Amino acid sequence: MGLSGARARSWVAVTKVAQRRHLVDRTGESPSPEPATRRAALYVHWPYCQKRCSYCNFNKYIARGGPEEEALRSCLVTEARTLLRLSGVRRIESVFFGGGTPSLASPHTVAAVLEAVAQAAYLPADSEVTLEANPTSAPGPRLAAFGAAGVNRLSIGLQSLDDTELQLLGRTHSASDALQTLAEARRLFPGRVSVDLMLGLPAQKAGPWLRQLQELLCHCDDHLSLYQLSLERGTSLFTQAQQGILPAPDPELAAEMYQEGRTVLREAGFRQYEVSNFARNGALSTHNWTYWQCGQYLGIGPGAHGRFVPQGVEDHPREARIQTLEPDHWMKEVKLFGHGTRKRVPLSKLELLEECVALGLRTDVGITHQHWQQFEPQLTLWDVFGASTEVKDLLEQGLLLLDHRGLRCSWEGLAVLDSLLLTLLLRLQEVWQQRTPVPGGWSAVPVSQDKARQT
Ligand SMILES: C[S@@+](CC[C@H](N)C(=O)[O-])C[C@H]1O[C@@H](n2cnc3c(N)ncnc32)[C@H](O)[C@@H]1O
Ligand code: SF4
Repeated sequence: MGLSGARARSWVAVTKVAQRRHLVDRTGESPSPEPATRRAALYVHWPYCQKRCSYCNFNKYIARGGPEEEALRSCLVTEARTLLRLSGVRRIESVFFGGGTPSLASPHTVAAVLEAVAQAAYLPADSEVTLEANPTSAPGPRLAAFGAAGVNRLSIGLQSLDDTELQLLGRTHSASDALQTLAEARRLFPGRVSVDLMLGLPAQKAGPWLRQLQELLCHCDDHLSLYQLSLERGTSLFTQAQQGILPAPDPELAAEMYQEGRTVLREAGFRQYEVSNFARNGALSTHNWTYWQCGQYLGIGPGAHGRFVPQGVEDHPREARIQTLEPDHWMKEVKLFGHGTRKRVPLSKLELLEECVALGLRTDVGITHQHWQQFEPQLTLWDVFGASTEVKDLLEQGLLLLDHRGLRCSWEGLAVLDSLLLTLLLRLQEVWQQRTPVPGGWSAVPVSQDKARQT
């Protein structure tokens, strides 16, 4: 099928942008390894969806008549430049377009953001660039256009292979659309496709769900995320469960399904490298790995979060940055100030260590001694956790491991991480308070001051 004039032009433009990005990468300069504060991952939030799913409370909007994409694109580009400047980050290791439904965005938008990044920082040609994609009935051309724009990994929100469940979830696609999208994605992005499958839906039974998982394994080879439904206040599913229209999900059944699911995946050769994430053939998501290893990341777009050390301030702590939620307000702020940061929160040392524990233990590697030392050079993992009776109990039960490699969950422990974290975080706080009598607290920098200083 021929492309119309406008579409043909846009296709060529997108491809050129992607080529320019690679040219930037091929300047021949072999980038010197940057210090950790000058490296980061980049998250880009696309805030729009076609329709609200019944379970979702993410920061997403339905734009009547479609979003103002040109303005949004220009704001994303501006904010990327500003945050790269404010952070002093010189190397972007990975980019993740999440949402909302970023597969509804134009590939131009993706290409424009990547080009802005590649102009302001070093973006290696092989860096992971992921796009979250919702299944559609004719996925091929759009997915190919995203590939031409610089995307090299897809995360597909498949959710279920049962049409009745998909309707309950308020999805706009069928199981057959999902499989078709998956097939196209694998053809276009071999070895770099992930699928999201939900579990623990109202009235869902373990047997049929496991059969869905088995069927999915015939169609996906690399990466899979299992998400247990969390019933979120304010969603239609929450209201229906509250009013008794739908049975509330049974947490014990969901835990059983998760346990059986991870066993099936293990037998199929998948490594459970994180609580919800499974990869074969080394196809881990390097972007998400950065989050779990407490690496730096910049977040652009409405409601995006970031974590980085601002540049130019001696011994400044890492900050949590939160961008303004609502797209129109965010755009106004970006136009005025160059960024739409609503809140900057300096992280105390204790808060940073708490994140390091809570996120690091989500992975199968856990927290290595070397990793811990980067954040806390004085107290070792043994000092903090080795002497605690409560932690020793968890070690003896075989839920946790503390050895020459570091601290991590066992296979059994990973499934009950939340219950272990309470003990570990209390222990960390106890040791910290003994060491520093004034506990660190969150202190937000007022936004007006933030904007005025353009930081
Ligand atoms: C926010 S969505 C964005 C991706 C894309 N818009 C989609 O729906 O496929 C990312 C993933 O989070 C998961 N998710 C969203 N809300 C959830 C909830 N309440 N409980 C469990 N998983 C959820 C879904 O599996 C979804 O694929
Ligand atoms: S699950 Fe995805 S498509 Fe559905 S409302 Fe949330 S972000 Fe949008």
